[in-house]
Amino acid sequence: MYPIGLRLDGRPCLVAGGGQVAARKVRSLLEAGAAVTLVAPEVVPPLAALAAEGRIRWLVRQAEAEIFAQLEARPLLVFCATDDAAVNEAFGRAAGQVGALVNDAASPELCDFFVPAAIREGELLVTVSTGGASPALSRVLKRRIAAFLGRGWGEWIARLLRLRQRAKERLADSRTREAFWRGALSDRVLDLVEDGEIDKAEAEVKNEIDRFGTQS
Ligand SMILES: C[C@@]1(CC(=O)O)c2cc3[nH]c(cc4nc(cc5[nH]c(cc(n2)[C@H]1CCC(=O)O)[C@@](C)(CC(=O)O)[C@@H]5CCC(=O)O)C(CC(=O)O)=C4CCC(=O)O)c(CCC(=O)O)c3CC(=O)O
Ligand SMILES: NC(=O)C1=CN([C@@H]2O[C@H](COP(=O)(O)OP(=O)(O)OC[C@H]3O[C@@H](n4cnc5c(N)ncnc54)[C@H](O)[C@@H]3O)[C@@H](O)[C@H]2O)C=CC1
Repeated sequence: MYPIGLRLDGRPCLVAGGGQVAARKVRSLLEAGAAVTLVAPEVVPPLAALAAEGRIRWLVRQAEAEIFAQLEARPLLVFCATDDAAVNEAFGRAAGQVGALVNDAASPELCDFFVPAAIREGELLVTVSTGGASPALSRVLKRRIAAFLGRGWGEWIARLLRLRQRAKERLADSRTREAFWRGALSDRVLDLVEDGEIDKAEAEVKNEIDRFGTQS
């Protein structure tokens, strides 16, 4: 497995099937800003509501290979989440032929990619995957990791984005900055973040940047 962070804003993605599994995939695609088309003769109420609100496009029909010739934009990701393994397989094959990456909800061996369990807070994204071996374990490990991490990291990341700008302005080159950041995110600073003392943590790093800047 090769981990990447995909930007999906406005990118066309297609989901076949209208049950709970399709609904979970649709929800996470919308969170990532994808332009979602759903193909299913019938869907669960949350999906019908999303279609009624215009947040997804719902094609009320069976998932068939012909669809790919009729779409105005080629989908980047295709999720085959019907409860019919043969339909998923045929639809996934057709999706692959038009160059989409395929996820088959019921057949890990037919997937180009798996969806991991994800923890998000602001720009923080922590994911857990088991190579398809045990999605249930991915789910419970995600909960344990989330409890261990606690909250506040999203806000800290937003501060770090600004602090990195300051470091770029004041520290001469990339090697100096690398050395700086390896030391700057010390246990002391991370403990402050964990204790909710985010302003103190920020001040500490800011001072360190200025001190490091005058030395280098
Ligand atoms: C390969 C993969 C393909 C893909 O869907 O991307 C896949 C495949 C299958 N899932 C199945 C079952 C379940 N899936 C879940 C839950 C999740 N499944 C997700 C991902 C993945 N599932 C990919 C691999 C991820 C990895 O590498 O670990 C998560 C992480 C992400 C998401 O879907 O958003 C999400 C948790 C999200 C969260 O909570 O954060 C639960 C738990 C529950 O619902 O309580 C169960 C029941 C318990 C169990 O079986 O473990 C079955 C058997 C169906 C059957 O028995 O008929 C198959 C097919 C098979 O294995 O044959
Ligand atoms: N990857 C995952 O995370 C998980 C995968 N699964 C697998 O995913 C499959 C789907 O699970 P659920 O959503 O719970 O099923 P479900 O039975 O609730 O929904 C199936 C949906 O597929 C639609 N459908 C059936 N034939 C179709 C066709 N030819 N074209 C388009 N849509 C069609 C139905 O209208 C229905 O909306 C299960 O069969 C199971 O094997 C199950 C749990 C988790």
